[in-house]
Amino acid sequence: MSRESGVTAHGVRRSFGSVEAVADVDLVAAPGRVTALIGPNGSGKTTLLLMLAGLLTPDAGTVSVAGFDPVTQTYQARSRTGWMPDVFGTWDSLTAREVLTTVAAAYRIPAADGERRAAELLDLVHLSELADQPAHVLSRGQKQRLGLARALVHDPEVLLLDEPASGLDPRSRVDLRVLVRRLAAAGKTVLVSSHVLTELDEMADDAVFISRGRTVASETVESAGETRRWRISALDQDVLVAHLDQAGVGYVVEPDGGAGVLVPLSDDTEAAALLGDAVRAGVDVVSLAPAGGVLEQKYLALEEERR
Ligand SMILES: Nc1ncnc2c1ncn2[C@@H]1O[C@H](COP(=O)(O)OP(=O)(O)OP(=O)(O)O)[C@@H](O)[C@H]1O
Repeated sequence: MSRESGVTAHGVRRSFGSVEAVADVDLVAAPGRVTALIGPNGSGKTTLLLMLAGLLTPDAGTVSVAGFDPVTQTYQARSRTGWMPDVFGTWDSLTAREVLTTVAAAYRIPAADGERRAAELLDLVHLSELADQPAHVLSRGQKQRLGLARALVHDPEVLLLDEPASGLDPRSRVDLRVLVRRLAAAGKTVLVSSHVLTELDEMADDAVFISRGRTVASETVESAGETRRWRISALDQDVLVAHLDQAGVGYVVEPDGGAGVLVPLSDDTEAAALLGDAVRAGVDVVSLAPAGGVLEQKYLALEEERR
């Protein structure tokens, strides 16, 4: 029997008393791709991920993870899902290694294989030196890394990562990004929520934006970057603005004393042409660069639309 892989959610809702945490979410995360789940604080990301992980039951709608319904086919879905919560709670008395071997045993992995897997994963997340320390002594970032290792113990098809980069130092963030890309390249479905949008730019293939519990946009990161705003600054902003006016280029002078003028451009070629024209017209251009990442711009544009 062939089954649909990846993650899908249709018309999903979940309330807590009078709070409608997830009001209407549609989402598709495909195998071999990294999908970013983006939304402001309280928009329902964690609630949605908990439903996908089978830890919370939806009030309405349908969810499928690796082809199984996490509510009615809990075992099949959970055995194929790696869940990394935003805050990793550990069992105080267990060492980092024991956390992983205990989880391996819970997934019915034979003890010797569990030991081997634990050692591999501790190495992968650079915790080998702390393997035999009680997990509760680990720093926040080290706990996050152990949480990631825990999510990978049973080599799941689907990874649900809730704010995986929070608390990580710059090196660990780079390692996380490389690892996530590697997992996708190996065919896994990765759904990742994060507030660090510049990081998701480099990590994600697709993005789903949610706001107040509803899906407000879904697109590939590539298409989100089709019209990006670039920031151009010059020694004399008045001269720059006069040139843009004369050249018929649309622009926005950055509010709040920002350093430049924002211009929508579709690609590097357009940017090079704009720069060349400005310089030839005698404008002393100081810099021209994309103003923030693709996802950050899309996010801010959606926020502006909602106002
Ligand atoms: N167990 C709960 N009981 C009551 N309300 C809850 C519960 N869990 C979440 N909520 C509420 O549901 C809404 C969505 O919360 P959720 O944690 O899913 O948002 P989020 O997008 O993950 O936020 P953040 O980015 O801050 O982590 C919030 O208003 C929150 O207060």
